[in-house]
Amino acid sequence: MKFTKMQGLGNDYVYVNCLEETVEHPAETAVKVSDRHFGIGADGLILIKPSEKADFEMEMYNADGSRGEMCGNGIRCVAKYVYDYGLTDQTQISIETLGGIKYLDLTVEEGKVRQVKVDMGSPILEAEKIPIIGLGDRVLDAPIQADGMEYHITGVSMGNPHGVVFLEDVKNLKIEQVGPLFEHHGCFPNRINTEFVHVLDRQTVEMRVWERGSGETLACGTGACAVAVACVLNGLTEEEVTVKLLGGDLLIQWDRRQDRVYMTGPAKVVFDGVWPDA
Ligand SMILES: N[C@H](CCC[C@H](N)C(=O)O)C(=O)O
Repeated sequence: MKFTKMQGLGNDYVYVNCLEETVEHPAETAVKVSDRHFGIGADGLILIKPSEKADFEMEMYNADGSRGEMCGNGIRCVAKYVYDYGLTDQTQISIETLGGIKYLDLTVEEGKVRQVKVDMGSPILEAEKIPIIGLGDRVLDAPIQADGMEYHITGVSMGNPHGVVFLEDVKNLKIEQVGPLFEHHGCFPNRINTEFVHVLDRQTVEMRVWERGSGETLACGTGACAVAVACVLNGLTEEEVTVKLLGGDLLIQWDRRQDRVYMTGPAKVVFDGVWPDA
């Protein structure tokens, strides 16, 4: 199986061009290729497929083989792949996902995509659609117990589920202990991606993320969008926020009049390869 390893702010996936390749058992393949010792090493697997509704389709799997409805860093890399590898010559493209069709603007320099702006759509705030149970119809700074501690969480879906927790210190957070408690908490029927956020000022936040199905990653695009929405809803920032992640910065804008969230960031190719055990 031919693949391309790509990363968006260090959130790295194995990408397969399924216009040419066939992946029979993607969930199992995701687990195998994601292993950072016995496999290629990645946060998961992303299939690039033809679509009848959009220019392409993105099918995304976490490192544990679970399906993600949407992936922000991943969709930027899909855009880079389809342009740089000659599947399209358009700099405005649409990509079908389980979280709906997304529209992307590609910034090209010297024939390569350098930056991608994604219309991530409207945030979903109704608890039952995230889904979150037992914390009210909308989850806005709601108290939740985890590990005998009380946290406050704001629930946002960007097609995939997110819980945003504001803290004074995220650098010293023991995320490998706390993250799984949220991921597997009874309030989240489909599990959840949890973002731990420290607000620096009204235009800047820093965050770490414990991703559903992949653990701590260096960046999470949908998570950064959920964070910006949660910051605005809690009155903590303006509608345009620089989100500082371990792997770098994303610019997020929530245009509340249109109710659209825009994410702008990079996408990089690491290497091309062949996986023998597909
Ligand atoms: N773990 C996420 C999918 C990947 C999201 C993240 N890598 C991004 O860039 O949005 C989920 O299960 O919903």
